Amino acid sequence: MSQSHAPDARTRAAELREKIERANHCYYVLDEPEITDLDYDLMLRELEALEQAHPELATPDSPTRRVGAKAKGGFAEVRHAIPMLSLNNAFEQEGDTDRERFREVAEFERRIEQTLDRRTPVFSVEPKLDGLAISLRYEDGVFVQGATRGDGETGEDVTANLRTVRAIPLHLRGEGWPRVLEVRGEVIMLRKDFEAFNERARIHGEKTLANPRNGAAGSLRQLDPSITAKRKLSFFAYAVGEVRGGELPLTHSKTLAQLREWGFPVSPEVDTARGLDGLIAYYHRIGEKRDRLPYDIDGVVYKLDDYEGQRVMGFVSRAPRWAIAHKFPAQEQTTTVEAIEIQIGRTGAATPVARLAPVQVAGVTVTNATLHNADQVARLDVRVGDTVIVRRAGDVIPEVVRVIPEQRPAHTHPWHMPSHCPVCGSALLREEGEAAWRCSGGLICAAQRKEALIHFAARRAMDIEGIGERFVDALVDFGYVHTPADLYKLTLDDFLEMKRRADERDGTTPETVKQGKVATKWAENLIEAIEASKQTTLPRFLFALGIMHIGESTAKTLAAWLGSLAVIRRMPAAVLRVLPDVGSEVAASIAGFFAQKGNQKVVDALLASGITFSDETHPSPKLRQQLDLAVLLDMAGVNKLGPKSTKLLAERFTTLDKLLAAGPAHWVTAGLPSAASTNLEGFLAHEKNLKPLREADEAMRELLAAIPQASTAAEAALDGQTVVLTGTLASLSRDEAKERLEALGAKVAGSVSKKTSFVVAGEAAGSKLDKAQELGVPVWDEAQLLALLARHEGGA
Ligand SMILES: NC(=O)c1ccc[n+]([C@@H]2O[C@H](COP(=O)([O-])OP(=O)(O)OC[C@H]3O[C@@H](n4cnc5c(N)ncnc54)[C@H](O)[C@@H]3O)[C@@H](O)[C@H]2O)c1
Ligand SMILES: [Zn+2]
Repeated sequence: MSQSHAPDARTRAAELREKIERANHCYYVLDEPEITDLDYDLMLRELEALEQAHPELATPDSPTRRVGAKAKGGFAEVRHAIPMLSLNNAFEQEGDTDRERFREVAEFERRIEQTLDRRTPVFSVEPKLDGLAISLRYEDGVFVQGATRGDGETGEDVTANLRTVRAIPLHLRGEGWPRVLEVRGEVIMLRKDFEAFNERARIHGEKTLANPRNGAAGSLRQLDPSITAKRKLSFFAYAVGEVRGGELPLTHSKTLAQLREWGFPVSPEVDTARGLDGLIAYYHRIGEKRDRLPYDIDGVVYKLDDYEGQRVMGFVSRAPRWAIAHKFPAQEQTTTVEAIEIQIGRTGAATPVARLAPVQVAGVTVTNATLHNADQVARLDVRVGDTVIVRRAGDVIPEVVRVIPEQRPAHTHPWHMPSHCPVCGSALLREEGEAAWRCSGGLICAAQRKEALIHFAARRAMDIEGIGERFVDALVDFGYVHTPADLYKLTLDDFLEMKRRADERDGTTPETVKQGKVATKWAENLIEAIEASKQTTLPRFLFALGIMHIGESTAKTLAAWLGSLAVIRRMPAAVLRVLPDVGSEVAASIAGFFAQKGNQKVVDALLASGITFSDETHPSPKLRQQLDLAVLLDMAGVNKLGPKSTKLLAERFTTLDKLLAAGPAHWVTAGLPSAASTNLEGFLAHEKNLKPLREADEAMRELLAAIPQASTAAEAALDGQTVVLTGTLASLSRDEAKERLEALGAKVAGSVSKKTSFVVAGEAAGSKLDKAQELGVPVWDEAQLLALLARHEGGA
């Protein structure tokens, strides 16, 4: 290399050192890496190459010569009796054959063969666990001190924290241990514990861990051991440090076996291998298994097995010559976000997904990564155009770990959850306190088709026996069914054809077909079950529609108050909201559902296929009251009025007209709490406030007029009649009988008089029955009552 390049090289080396120092600090001290390991390793390699080419540039404190970083603050220092070193790395090179691609490993193995003059030496081969190196000191078999690696010479005393890690023995088992024994190994966080931690953090809107290594390092270096105890950490031993007052076996592999006996966990993947071929075979074997291991590994480690050989090989500045880490393709990579899209799951959950410039992560091309939920996108502040770190480990979906802020281009915008489902166009809704947004288009959303069908056919919904998961898969995949309404169009031939295709796809040919017979009984049964489901009840049907937030009990409430599907379909959210147990969210969901054209079509198609409800009635007479002023005032949104005051006003004035005609505002508001009356007076003083109120009132009247009012005719039938109920009725409760009689205009009284029109006497009727007979009032039995109700209610 010519001298003239030196100034350039000097600048570059200084620049690299600064960047590496910064990365070291973030990684080792803060446990918050800002760049990927790969980018870090590349910088370190470049610096090494520069220092080799220009030895005058090498400084004694260069990061190429040091291990880790000195930790700062918080913990007492521990000096390691025997330094804790790093490992040299072997990366995969370009090439066609294993020997070309693993040149660096080959060189490592050949150097040992030559130095020791030994063919195909034996190695201990181990997974390279991605966690935090620690040293555990045992005196007379008792755990006395634990320390991090730190800069290799001095680490942090994390004894209290390590005591909370279950995998670390506090007393050695068995016998024969040296008086002083230092065991070294890796504290790790299992992938499942890492995922669980992050899942929880995302739900609670807290900071997530970037990766399990971070999780392990960050958790272990908590100043409060009770926090460490809550994070689930694990541990594997892979080496020994100081040994006094005792002996260990002569090879590393035997030492690990001994450690196992004394109670230390050693990875079950640890093995021995002979020569370069043995190393490469191990690399492939573990690489193959990598995704299935319960923890992250970033490579494998080859260690010359016999200690005598290790002694001969010796050390370079920061790593032994008798060991090397053979790295796997990185699990984290940087790439750019090309778009952020929404994916709708089977149950309608909307997950933001980053579309990425394709990138190789741990041996797989990744083009999408999950962003989990809207809160996570906001917390990470991921934007289209950003450079991000993506992580793919195990069979977990790749995820965006963080943004690299320095690389953000100009003119980016924070991302927001779209208001509508990209699949079906329905509104995306979010339940209070929930992280997930959901598509509200259950019936018409292609993404939710299968789930919607399974729900529709469920026992507590339309109760169509025989429509299970596999069936629904075939029905939807082969295009026989798009919405539940299509179920009612299926013919016997459709079913047989579909079954044939499903069997073909699964590679199963049923016995019957082999014998040349076609079984049809199952299809006939299905068609029968579908046919039978047409006779249903209104609550079942409402529940079956899969409207978001509508469980069985809300479905019953709707049916009880509004009586018929025709009425339910027309009700605006403002009206639904006043029904008991129907909050504004549920009301918005119902009204939104029926306002959706696609849903309307499906519901119409279902009705056209002949679905009927055995229990449709008229709106409850109490609905009127409920609707009146309360709704109007509520809709107008008068601040701080509160339900009590609203009710008071509703009772006092009964209609908006009467309220507005009542006189000066302070008369209207007399008796209300002061905040409410001030607000209401202010509100009533402006005509612009009253206009929407009048419009709403009018709309409400129109709505009520449009409701099929069979009850108006029926009401007349019992209008002015007074009925008394006595005894126990077998088929309906006293309350229900009362409600239904009142719906027809009757007055239900508590005692019998001459004015009583008739008495209904059930089982064990007492004094009222006597009184009626005494006064000559007609007495009806239950059957007569039911007939009366049926006649008038049925007259819709
Ligand atoms: N992303 C960043 O900003 C950043 C910054 C600094 C370091 N790093 C990363 O940290 C690593 C360098 O750190 P390092 O000095 O710890 O080197 P290293 O991780 O490459 O190798 C040494 C370490 O491997 C671990 N190890 C796991 N299994 C082992 C086994 N079976 N036997 C022996 N050791 C085993 C030990 O903790 C040991 O200290 C690099 O991978 C680098 O990419 C990243
Ligand atoms: Zn949708």
